[in-house]
Amino acid sequence: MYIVTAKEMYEMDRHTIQEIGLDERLLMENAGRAVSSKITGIISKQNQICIFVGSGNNGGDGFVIARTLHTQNYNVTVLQIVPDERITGEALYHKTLYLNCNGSVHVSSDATEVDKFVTSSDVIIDAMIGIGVHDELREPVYTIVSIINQKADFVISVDIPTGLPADEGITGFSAIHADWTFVIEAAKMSLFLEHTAPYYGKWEVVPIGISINTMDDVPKKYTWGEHHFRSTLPKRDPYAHKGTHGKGLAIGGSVEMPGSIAMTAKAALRAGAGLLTVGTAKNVISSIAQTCIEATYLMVDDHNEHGGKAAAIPFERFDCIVMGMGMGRDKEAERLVMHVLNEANCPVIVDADGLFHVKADPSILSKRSDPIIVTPHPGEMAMLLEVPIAELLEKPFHYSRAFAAIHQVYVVLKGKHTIITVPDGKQAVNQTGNQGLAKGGSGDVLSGIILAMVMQHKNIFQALCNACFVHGAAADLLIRDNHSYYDLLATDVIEGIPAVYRTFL
Ligand SMILES: NC(=O)C1=CN([C@@H]2O[C@H](COP(=O)(O)OP(=O)(O)OC[C@H]3O[C@@H](n4cnc5c(N)ncnc54)[C@H](O)[C@@H]3O)[C@@H](O)[C@H]2O)[C@@H](O)CC1
Ligand SMILES: [K+]
Repeated sequence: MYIVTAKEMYEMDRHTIQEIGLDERLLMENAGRAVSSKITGIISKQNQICIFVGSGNNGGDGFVIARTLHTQNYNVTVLQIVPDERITGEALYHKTLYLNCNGSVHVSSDATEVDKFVTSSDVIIDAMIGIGVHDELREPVYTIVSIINQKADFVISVDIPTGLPADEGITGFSAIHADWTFVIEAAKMSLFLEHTAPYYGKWEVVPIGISINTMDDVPKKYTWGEHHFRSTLPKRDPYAHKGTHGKGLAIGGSVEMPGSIAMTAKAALRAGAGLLTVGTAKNVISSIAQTCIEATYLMVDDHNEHGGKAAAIPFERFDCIVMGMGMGRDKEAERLVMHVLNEANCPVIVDADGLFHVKADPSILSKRSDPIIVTPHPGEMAMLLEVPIAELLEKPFHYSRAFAAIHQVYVVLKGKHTIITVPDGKQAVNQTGNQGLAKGGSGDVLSGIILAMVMQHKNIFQALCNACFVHGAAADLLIRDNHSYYDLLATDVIEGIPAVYRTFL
């Protein structure tokens, strides 16, 4: 499923109408019909339905929905919130069809009238404004939206809740709080932003016959879900040996935080890493070796107990390195991070405290010729970019793309909607996961899964997307079957990985 800005959506519409030759009124018919068939799945013929219709093409969709429901004997009426002369073009064509079917249209934007329609309806269908919204809502729409938000029982928005921007980086709007939104053809960017996503309520994207694959410039953002995972996860070769699935090194852990690196190691092994070495401090090795007996261990303290240098890391033995989890923020850890980034000739994943150390000299990232993957949560990403977290969260696609381009790195920006970005700007949003993952250790587990995936895939983008998919899907299955959002632990997620493979493959 593509993720688009309003501009990209208009270009997709234009392409379909002008280049493919699909008549615009037919496209509107498709949109209204597709949304109607979803709406009839969630309402009943006993419901009193009022469709609020505005002056643009979103209103045109509203008239198609009105006609479709009316001809199927639903109790439907239209409240047109703009004067008749503002209904023009294809919207007028569809209004006429609806009237020809004896459909009823009331024209009013008066608050008392609106209030009456809202309180006497079981279902409000919001087709006032779609992706054509500019700036904050003007009157009378502002008041109409407030009345609906305060008094409506159940609101279904068409394409996007009225007033909500499709794009990132826009604040200070007021919008319909929908219970359901049927999104036309492609997911709008605001579906994946913390400050806008809740307005959609539940949502589903409905295809309407737009031809994307024939476009020269297809959108570079899309969602990553089950069918991507199934179709891209490399098969395990029956003749494989342990080396086939990668020799990984996980560097991290400290006396205060020995658990992080243990969780990373276990998650990497559960996710399919062939061989795993944990690089950590000497006294961490003794505390975690019993809990992760499948791993081998390498001492990477800067100094050993006699004050001499610890053994150098044999980089040539590893196919991929993940570092940072629980390693601490002292100078020794910083030296280790810089050493790995300078010397390792394999992909390196930098997480947690590793990102803190990278901040000391981010130019080190673009100096490397082997791939780098950074896996920040919003706080870490904001720290790396030196922007306030709120600003980052308003424009996570933009900031991820900017960081990936400047430093030529892969970025996994973790969150409810984890965004995976490739240096060339391609982006995917992972669709699995839930609030049970908002716990200490979740990131350590994800790092381990990423390590395992990067070693198994030839394509790093697919590896990162699949790692996020597995991590989120493990949590989803655990919540579905035997855990809750409250009790789920990071170690449960590790033990949930087998269910993901067994369910989806
Ligand atoms: N060919 C197409 O372009 C298609 C468009 N479709 C629908 O058309 C929508 C886009 O249509 P339009 O481009 O006509 O735009 P919209 O219908 O989304 O909105 C335009 C109207 O909103 C009003 N408006 C904008 N900002 C406002 C504000 N701040 N306060 C008050 N009023 C404001 C404008 O005056 C204008 O009348 C999509 O969301 C989708 O629902 C679908 O029918 C599929 C085909
Ligand atoms: K709408």
